[in-house]
Amino acid sequence: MGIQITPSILNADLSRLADEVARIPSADWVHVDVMDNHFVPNLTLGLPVVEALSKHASQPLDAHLMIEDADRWAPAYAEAGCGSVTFHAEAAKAPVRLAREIRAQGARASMALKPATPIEPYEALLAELDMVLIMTVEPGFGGQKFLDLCLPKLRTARELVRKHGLETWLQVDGGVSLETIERCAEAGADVFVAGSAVYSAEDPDAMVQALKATAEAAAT
Ligand SMILES: O=C(CO)[C@H](O)[C@H](O)COP(=O)(O)O
Repeated sequence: MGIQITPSILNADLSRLADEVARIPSADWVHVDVMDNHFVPNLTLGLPVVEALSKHASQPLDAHLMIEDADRWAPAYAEAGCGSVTFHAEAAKAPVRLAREIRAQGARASMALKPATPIEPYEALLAELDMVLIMTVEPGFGGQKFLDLCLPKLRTARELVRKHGLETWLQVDGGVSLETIERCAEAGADVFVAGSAVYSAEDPDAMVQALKATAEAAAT
């Protein structure tokens, strides 16, 4: 599939979501951060908004669920029209069942790891997943500083995917910008979430294209 950019709308104008998404036609996905004020100390948007947005976005939605009760709610996001649904390893009680339920609804199943959560205990689970999201900030807020300490985990994840002959995508999220994306691509990421870098740019779509070109050059 190659390099993909999935701008996070967390830093967009939330009162004009459909218009904000229309400003990034070069994006491969639209990343939607769902936060419940329990799993993370922030509250954003939920199922009804995601359902409404999926009817207006020309790209598929990439839902990142930063919620406690992932087992109950994640399949509903797939049913609501998201093309990819990410639950957190730290929140899911039955991740294999959950990944299968998401896939059964026709969406890609993905699992996220907070910066302190290792990848190794999940090696056997990789075959059940279409993507692993390696968080490069503590989840909860946009605009944070990129954590370089997460890069060794990304390299390990890439090695495990290769070792098992899988096609699992590796996503990074948090502090991804023109300054940091190269390091992520070199470490093995192929799907890049960028929030403030895209929506604080004068031309968000030009920024999406620049991020993609920079990652592609670093990955080759
Ligand atoms: O999941 C997130 C925060 O928990 C956001 O997707 C992420 O932080 C994107 O924003 P930025 O690129 O500004 O860091």
